[in-house]
Amino acid sequence: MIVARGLVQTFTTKRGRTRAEVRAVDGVDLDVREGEVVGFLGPNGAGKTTTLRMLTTLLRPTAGTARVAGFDVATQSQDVRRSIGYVSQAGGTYSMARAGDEVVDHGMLYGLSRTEATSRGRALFEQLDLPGLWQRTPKQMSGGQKRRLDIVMGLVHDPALIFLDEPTTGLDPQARANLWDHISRLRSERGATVFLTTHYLDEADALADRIMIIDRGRIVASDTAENLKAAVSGDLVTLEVADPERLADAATALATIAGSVEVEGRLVSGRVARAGRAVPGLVRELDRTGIALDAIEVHRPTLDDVFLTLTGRSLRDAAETGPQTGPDPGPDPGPGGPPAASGPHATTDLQGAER
Ligand SMILES: Nc1ncnc2c1ncn2[C@@H]1O[C@H](COP(=O)(O)OP(=O)(O)OP(=O)(O)O)[C@@H](O)[C@H]1O
Repeated sequence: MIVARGLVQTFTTKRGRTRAEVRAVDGVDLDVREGEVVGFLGPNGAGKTTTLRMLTTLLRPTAGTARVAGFDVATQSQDVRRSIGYVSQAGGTYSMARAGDEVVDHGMLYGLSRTEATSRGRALFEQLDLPGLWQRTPKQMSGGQKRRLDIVMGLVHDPALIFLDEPTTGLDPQARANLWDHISRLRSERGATVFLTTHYLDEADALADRIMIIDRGRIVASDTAENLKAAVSGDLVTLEVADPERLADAATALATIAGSVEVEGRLVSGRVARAGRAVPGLVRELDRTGIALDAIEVHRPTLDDVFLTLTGRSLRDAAETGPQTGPDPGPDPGPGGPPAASGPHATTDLQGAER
């Protein structure tokens, strides 16, 4: 569904009289299969949105190539646009029209007849839990409802591939959980391929089949959350040893399954790949050699542990050390000339999107 090789995006920024080049995306390769839900995770400023804007044809790559839904982003941008749905970070900016009319207009921009757009829109309102809101103006909706309306806009022309840029930013926990549910169903019920960016670890963990981590414009990891955690850091196993005399023996036993072992007070700890499989054997061995424990704890690693191991920085702090930026040089003219039509939505509508 998505194949990108060596994608690069540089921006020239000005500070006073000095011009500087920001390499926002620095040689990104991507392969996304049909039906996959990929979480594109990285700190603020890592290059997520810039990558997404290149894949959705809103920004011409400085270098590299990408095929999206079978079409080249640089030379077949209109075909790419027709094949994808895009829900931008900012969400839609709506007119005063009723939500249902907005959706129908939006579908018609993509070439649907009024009847088709209405029936698809109505079905999506049901699927995304917006029943009864067809006649309401977006202004009268909650944040979560508006975000789901953005997704309806992104889906009305029935794309097989949908890009969601930080879909739950700004939502309260309940609205986030609700939206996660809907995003999961995009794949299970519609078979859609979903590419979503997020800087929430739990969001990537909960939704994505595969996680790609981007940092300073480069992909630093790509795998399932489970494999990333197992391969990079492993589970943290901590033994509380009853008899301090046996600490060294406990450390030796743990070292048979852990990479390195630390002893602090009566605690012996080490990282173990897939502790669920290895710990029962360790417990049997401790028992056999008469080493009594007061407690044993297994902590599963988080994606933040993965990021920390890969980059030496915590995902939460990484934003502060991301690429330096200056003033925005203005929108890129884009690959396909001016938009074919301008729609009521500056952001959810690709054809009228920021160019
Ligand atoms: N038009 C632009 N002009 C100059 N610099 C830019 C421009 N757009 C993005 N950048 C810079 O490129 C880098 C990557 O930005 P990008 O928006 O892609 O990051 P991101 O991972 O999506 O971050 P966030 O999570 O905050 O949305 C940042 O340092 C950003 O300031």
